[in-house]
Amino acid sequence: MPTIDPKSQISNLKSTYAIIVAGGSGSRMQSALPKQFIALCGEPVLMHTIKAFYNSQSSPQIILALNAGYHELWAELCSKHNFTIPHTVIAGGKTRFHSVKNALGTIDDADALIAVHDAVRPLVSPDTIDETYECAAKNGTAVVALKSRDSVRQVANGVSAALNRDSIYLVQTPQTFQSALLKKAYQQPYTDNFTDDASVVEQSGVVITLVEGSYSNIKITFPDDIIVAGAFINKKATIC
Ligand SMILES: Nc1ccn([C@@H]2O[C@H](COP(=O)(O)OP(=O)(O)OP(=O)(O)O)[C@@H](O)[C@H]2O)c(=O)n1
Ligand SMILES: C[C@](O)(CO)[C@H](O)COP(=O)(O)O
Repeated sequence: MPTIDPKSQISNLKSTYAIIVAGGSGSRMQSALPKQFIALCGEPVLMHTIKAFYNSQSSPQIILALNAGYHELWAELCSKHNFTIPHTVIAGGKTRFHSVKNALGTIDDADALIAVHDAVRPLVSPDTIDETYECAAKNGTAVVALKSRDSVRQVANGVSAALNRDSIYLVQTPQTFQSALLKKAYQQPYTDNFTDDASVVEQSGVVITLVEGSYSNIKITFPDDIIVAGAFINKKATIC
């Protein structure tokens, strides 16, 4: 009896791509090198991220948006760490939006599924990645988001008011879309409100579907995030 390929059926029908955005400077991290290159348990953050996509069942073609000034460093790091996962390196842009737009310009397939993921979310699970491709195949959109664990308050004019935390989701990546609708959305002129792909796609009139995220899929933004990410990798948490 032939074994069924555990690769999701969607990937048999549609090509899958992953745009890994790594064009940022990491100003809030204040490290010597942009945070995507910082060593996390012995390997640059970016390598953990690419490995997660490589290990997913969807096995997407990986496009890495990286500022031109860092292409050589990246090649050196790949050689030093014997990192051979296939990927295409393209130029990042002046904002995250422009980095994604540059990467989209290299994808011709109008019927593919495209995940956009922050290079600095190295702990994304391959299962979550697969779930977004499956969801986007059905709905056109799939954005990973985590329900707030804390109570939430909104402050306006110096006055705070409680919000219903069950209605608050913290947005993560991957954010995965049917390619034609993502490409169309990225033809809009840039505005500062475009903090992620969901905001760009939503502005083009498309409803966003959420996929449950996880606390461990943190974004490395500030120095203490590296400590948290390291603890997740080493599973060092202790309950006294
Ligand atoms: N011009 C840019 C800016 C950001 N990014 C990427 O978008 C992701 C999320 O952005 P953020 O965490 O804000 O990264 P930085 O812009 O590098 O950080 P900071 O805002 O602290 O400068 C990161 O993987 C970052 O490399 C990008 O590809 N191109
Ligand atoms: C895309 C994103 O990671 C979703 O949480 C986030 O919006 C990008 O990070 P930034 O810190 O706002 O640039």
